[in-house]
Amino acid sequence: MDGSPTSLPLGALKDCFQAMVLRSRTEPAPDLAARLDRLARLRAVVADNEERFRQAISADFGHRSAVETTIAETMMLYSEIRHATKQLKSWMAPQRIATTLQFLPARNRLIPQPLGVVGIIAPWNYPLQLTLAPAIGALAAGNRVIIKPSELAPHFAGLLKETVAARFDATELLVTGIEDQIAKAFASLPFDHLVFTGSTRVGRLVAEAAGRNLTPVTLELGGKSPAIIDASADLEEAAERIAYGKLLNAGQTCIAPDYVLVPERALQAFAEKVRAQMRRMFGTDPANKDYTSIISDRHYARLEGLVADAAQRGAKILQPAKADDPNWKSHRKFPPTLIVGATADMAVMQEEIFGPVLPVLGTRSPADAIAFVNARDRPLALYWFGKDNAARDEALARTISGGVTVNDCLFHFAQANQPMGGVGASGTGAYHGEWGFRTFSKLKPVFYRSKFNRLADLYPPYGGKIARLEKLMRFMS
Ligand SMILES: NC(=O)c1ccc[n+]([C@@H]2O[C@H](COP(=O)([O-])OP(=O)(O)OC[C@H]3O[C@@H](n4cnc5c(N)ncnc54)[C@H](O)[C@@H]3O)[C@@H](O)[C@H]2O)c1
Repeated sequence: MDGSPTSLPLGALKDCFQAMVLRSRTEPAPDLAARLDRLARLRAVVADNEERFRQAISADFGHRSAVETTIAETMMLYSEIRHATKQLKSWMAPQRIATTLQFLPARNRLIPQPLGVVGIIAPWNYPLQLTLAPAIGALAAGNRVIIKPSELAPHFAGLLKETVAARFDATELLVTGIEDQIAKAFASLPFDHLVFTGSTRVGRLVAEAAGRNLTPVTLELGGKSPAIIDASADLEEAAERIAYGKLLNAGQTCIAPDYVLVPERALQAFAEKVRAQMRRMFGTDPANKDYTSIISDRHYARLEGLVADAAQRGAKILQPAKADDPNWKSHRKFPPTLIVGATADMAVMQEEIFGPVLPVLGTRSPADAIAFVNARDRPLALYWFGKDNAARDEALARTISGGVTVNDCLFHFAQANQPMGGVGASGTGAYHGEWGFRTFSKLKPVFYRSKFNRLADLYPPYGGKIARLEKLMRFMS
C-alpha cells in the first residue's frame, strides 16, 4: 500500500477546478443513465478495495477496529448508494406544483438541476464515509465533485486518490492532496456548493472563505451532544446503549454522547452500570482488536489533560480497566473513563471530548436537564432514555439539536430517508438520501403560462381592472 498521497500541486488543483467548471457550464446535465453509472463506479471504488481501505484507515489510527470500519463506513456507503440508485429516477423527475388561484389556468413545475462543481472537505474520524457519502448526493444530483481528505489520514487519502482516479475522469470526481496549502486554498475556490465536515472552529474559517465567493455551504460540525436519562428509564438498558455509543471508534464520533445527565439519586448506580457494560463490550486488554486507537499523540495528550483536570477539580474517575498498564499508551488506546459528578467548570464540560471519556452529571428534575442543555450551544445530537412519553415529548419540544435518537444512540444518523445536519454551532444544512440530492441541486421553479389565462388583464392601461381584481381577492381571502 502506498502510504503517501500523491501530491496535487495547487496550480494543478486550480486547473482541474477550471476544467470542471467549464464542462459543467458547456455540457448538458448528465442524464439518469450517466448518474447511475457514476454511482455504480463509486460503489466499485469501495467494494473492490474494501480490505485495502480497512488497512489504510487502521494504519492512520494506529489501530482501527476492522468491524467498526465495516459498520460505520462501508455498510453505510452501500446503503446510501443503494437507496440513491433506487430513488434517483423519482428524485430527478420535475415535480408538479399547484398554481396560485389568480394565475389559473397555468402550470407550475419544480425542476432539479445540477449546481455545477461541489467541493467536499472531510475529517479523519470516519474518512471513507465522510468523503464519499456527500459525494453520493452530489453525483446523484449530476454535479462534478472534488474531495479534500484530512491530513491526519494520509494512508487513507492516498488510497482514495488512487482508487478514484482508476474509475473516474478527473473532471467527474477528483481527490486532492492533503497539504496544508491545499486545505486553505480549497475553501477559497468559487465552488457552486461546499460541504465541510469538521470542527466548529475550522467551520467558521471555511464559511468565511466561502462567503467571499457567495458559495453556499453545508457545515457538518461538532459539539457536545447530551444524553438525558429520565427517571422512567431502564438504567441497565440505557447504560449498555450509551457505553456502545460512546466507545464506537473510541469516542471519536461527531454524534457520540458527549456527556450524560442522570437523576441525582441514580448517578452512582448508573455510572457503575456503564462501567460494567464497557468492560463487557471491550474487556480490559489494550490489545483488544475491537477497540480503536486515538488518532495521534497530540489527541491522546489532550484527553489525558481533560481527565487530569476533572480529577484535580474533585470529580470521581471510574474506569473499567486498570489504566496504569503501559500498553494503553503504547497502543495509543485510551482507557475508557467515566467522570462521575462532573461540573460545568471542568475543561471536559467546556469542549467537545471526541474520545472515550464520559462525564456523568446529576440533575434534580427533567426541567433541570432541559435547562442545562439549553444553556449551551445547540448540539449535533441528543439522546433521551425513558418510558414516560410525556417527559420524552417535553424534552423533544423544549430542546433543539441536529437529530435525536430515543432510547438508543447514533441510529438516527444511519437513516437514509432522514436529513443529517446540525443546527447553530453544530452546523447548517443537511444531506443523506433525497436531502442530499436536494442540497446539491438547484430546485428551479418554472411557471408555464397558458393561452387561456387572463394575465394580460394585469397590463396597463390599468383603468379600473386592478381595483376590481383586488376587491375580488380581498373577498376570496
Ligand atoms: N457533523 C458531522 O457529521 C461530523 C462528522 C465527523 C466529524 N465531525 C466533527 O469534526 C471534528 C473532528 O474532525 P477534524 O479534527 O478532522 O476537524 P478539523 O476541523 O480539524 O478538520 C476538518 C478538515 O478541515 C481541513 N482544514 C483545516 N483547516 C482548514 C482551513 N483553514 N480551510 C479549509 N479546510 C481546513 C482539514 O484539513 C480537514 O480536512 C469534530 O469536531 C467532529 O465533531 C462532524
